[in-house]
Amino acid sequence: MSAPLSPASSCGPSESFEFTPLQLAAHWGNVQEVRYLIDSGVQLDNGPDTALHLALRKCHSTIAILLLDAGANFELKDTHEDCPIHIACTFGLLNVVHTLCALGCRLEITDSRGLYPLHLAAKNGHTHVVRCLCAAGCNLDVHYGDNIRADITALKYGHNEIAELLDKLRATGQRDTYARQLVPTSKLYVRLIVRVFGNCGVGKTSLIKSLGAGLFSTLFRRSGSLQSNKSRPSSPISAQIEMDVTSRQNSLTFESSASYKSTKGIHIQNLEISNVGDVVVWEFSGQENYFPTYHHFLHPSPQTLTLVLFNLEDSPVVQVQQACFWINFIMAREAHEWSLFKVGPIVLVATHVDSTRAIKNQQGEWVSPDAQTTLETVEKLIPDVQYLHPSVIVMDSNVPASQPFKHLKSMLLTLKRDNLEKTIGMWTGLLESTLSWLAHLRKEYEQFPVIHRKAFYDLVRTSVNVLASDDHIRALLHQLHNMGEIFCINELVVISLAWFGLQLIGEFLSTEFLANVRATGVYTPDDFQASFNQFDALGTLQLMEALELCIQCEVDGETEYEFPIYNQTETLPGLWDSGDPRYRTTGACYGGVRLYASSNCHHLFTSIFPHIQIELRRAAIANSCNNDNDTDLYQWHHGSKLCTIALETLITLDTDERSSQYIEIKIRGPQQTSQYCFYFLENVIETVLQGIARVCPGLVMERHILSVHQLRIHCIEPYAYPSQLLSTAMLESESTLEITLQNTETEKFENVITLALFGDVELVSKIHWGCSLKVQHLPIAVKFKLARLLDPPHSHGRDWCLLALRLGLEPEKIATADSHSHSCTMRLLALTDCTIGALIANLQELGRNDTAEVVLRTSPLLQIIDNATE
Ligand SMILES: Nc1nc2c(ncn2[C@@H]2O[C@H](COP(=O)(O)OP(=O)(O)OP(=O)(O)O)[C@@H](O)[C@H]2O)c(=O)[nH]1
Repeated sequence: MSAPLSPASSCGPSESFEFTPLQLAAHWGNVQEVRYLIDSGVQLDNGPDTALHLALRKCHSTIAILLLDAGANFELKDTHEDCPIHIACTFGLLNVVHTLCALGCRLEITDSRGLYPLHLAAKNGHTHVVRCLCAAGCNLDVHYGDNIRADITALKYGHNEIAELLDKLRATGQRDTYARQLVPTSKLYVRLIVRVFGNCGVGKTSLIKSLGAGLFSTLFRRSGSLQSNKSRPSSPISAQIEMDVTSRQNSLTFESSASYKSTKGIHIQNLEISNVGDVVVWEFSGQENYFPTYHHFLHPSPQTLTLVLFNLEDSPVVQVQQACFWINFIMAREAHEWSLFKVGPIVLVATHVDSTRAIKNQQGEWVSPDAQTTLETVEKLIPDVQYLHPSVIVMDSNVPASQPFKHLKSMLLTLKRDNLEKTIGMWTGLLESTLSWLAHLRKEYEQFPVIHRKAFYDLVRTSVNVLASDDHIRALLHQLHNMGEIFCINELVVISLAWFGLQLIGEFLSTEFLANVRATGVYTPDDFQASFNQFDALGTLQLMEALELCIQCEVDGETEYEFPIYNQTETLPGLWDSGDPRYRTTGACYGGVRLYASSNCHHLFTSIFPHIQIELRRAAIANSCNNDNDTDLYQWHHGSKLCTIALETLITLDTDERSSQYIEIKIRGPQQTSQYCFYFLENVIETVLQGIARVCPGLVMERHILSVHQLRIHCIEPYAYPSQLLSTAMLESESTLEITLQNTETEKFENVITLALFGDVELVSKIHWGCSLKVQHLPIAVKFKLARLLDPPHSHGRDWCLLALRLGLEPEKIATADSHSHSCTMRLLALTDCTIGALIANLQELGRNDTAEVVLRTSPLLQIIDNATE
């Protein structure tokens, strides 16, 4: 089939041709049609201007690559005597040139004017294309006219960078070496990662020293163990510990002892472990000051072994609290990715063992009933923790050659074997040369080992491989980052992790440093430089901003950096003045919520709250940019107040009588501001949740509602109606409007419209209640938690599959949800049409109250109807 319509005028051939539908689709850039025509098996090379030439003339790279993949002839000349490579080089179509080179296209071929592809790329200033041609092995000495080489063409057209590149390749004679460096090799190489967590003094540093100790040093390491020897604590049974950990005063402390030198920040070391090979060990300090930075470094990977240490000298309750804290800490920061990736195990390690706390079996392993009980209690308290190793390693961290260390090494070896195959094609000469060059670079940048990404690209090209493309360097950075050689954060590349973890994070968040910072936590760059003149202030501030420890603000035309983490200002008196006449009238609006982390996650908010304050400041800046200048934000230690002309919102971090931390958000407005208050409060809650999600995307949140009656009378600690109480009432009630809940402190009843909608019935038409929403509206962290609970096969079949049947999913859909590489529950939740209410009911009927409870506690209370999408 052919069509008379001609794209010839735009291509410039003298005659007009009849074009095939493929040529027309290629010319007009219609990707779908080109794909369809290729799949229908049409002729690809009708010419003389083939579909490939026509697509290239219009710079439709995607279509050109589709045609090349389908087998289009790439050596044909068009009516201009140009081959596809000439057109691609003229227009700088890197992906196409790359594909053509990979297909073995001839590069020593001239166009009608005698120009080679290299000349065309040089003339038009396409440096990346010149690199690609050189890497593909084109002849650098080809010339046209009066012996004009491509470097001369580049100079003539003012592209000095290209001329220099070509000169360098010719002068060094290294072109082939550079080109070879870019090709993946068959070398197998895994660098394992060991992450070590635990409270201060549990033995992290000692364990790492012992792990890396050679045979000789092993002889000298035993002495450290002989110092501590407390009496053996009594061993309560597992159920008793469980009750203690969940109900008693929480006794987690994160202080370090004065009796030894505590690790500051994050200590990152490369170890060469005999029989295992290269391992990067990340020791995360147990001091709380540093926790707000850890999420940047916690990404699950299959090459990672995570050790959570606890001390057998501590009481069983404290052991469980600490182990749970760290597992929750890690899971909150990375859990939602766990259902998608195969990750390395988490292993509990019980330290400070001796013969009063355990017995040695015949294989020389310590057997500690206390440690085992701790593990069992942790498994019960956090039932959705995946990849938790089924036994505890019991050790004296100071005794390197002992059985527990052999056990640890054999785990590392297994992890290495499991991952070796996946590394095929990862190792390149570029990576190898960069690794040795990095050592020099670190010396050169000793004072401040941080480089902008763009500058790093240039440095790699000048010092390692002039032919490396942007894609090569991007992949290289990714590899180096994963290997623990560098750390990429935003547009910055930190080239010394030791400096980053110990000197930057270790110093700037140390207790001593915090004792000397400004109480307001606000600095101009000059103030910062004056206060800490040993550091490069601007560079440090930039890095701190990338770590989200501070935020840049403009105040009266001056740049300032606000560090909520340094803010030590006490709560100001009169912040929530009960005598303020605007909020004393009977019609004044009050409302608020308490955000709790899901059960048993104590103490996580301390490290998150400064990030929430950064998020609030970001929102306030965005508001003022939108000319909404009437918003003011005041921040102090663990508190913020957001004010508009009429409304006041208080956001604070507090702890309840069960020692559970929560974030309280309360709002008040003068009479007749109910709708304004409602939308404003929803906005603030959203901002706070965003701040939490930045640090802890896996944290499952509960939203409890504050007693409006008690807020109105300025009760210091108003009662909060638990989220599951509201969800249950909504499921059981015929009409949401009639729901009333009883405040167990005052015994008074409050209506759900008063509690959630500031008593404004008009708002009912502007929202959907949570239980009537489709399950797709469940927060992502909740879906992943359900996935972790429902994916594993259940002894009575009460897993995702039975749920799918109950929800009425057809067998074909269930078959599509069944997968080994993805979470079946996640797929089910995407496929089903059911509401959150129906999901809860089905989970209950299935006998999975554990999961029904999760949804009851964490499902959204309401959602504002978006008129644009409804
Ligand atoms: N007896 C005995 N002593 C230990 C053991 N592990 C650590 N210690 C001692 O406890 C003290 C603290 O040990 P570290 O290894 O520094 O503890 P850490 O967890 O690194 O502590 P931070 O650096 O504060 O986070 C040192 O005096 C160690 O010698 C152990 O398994 N048995």
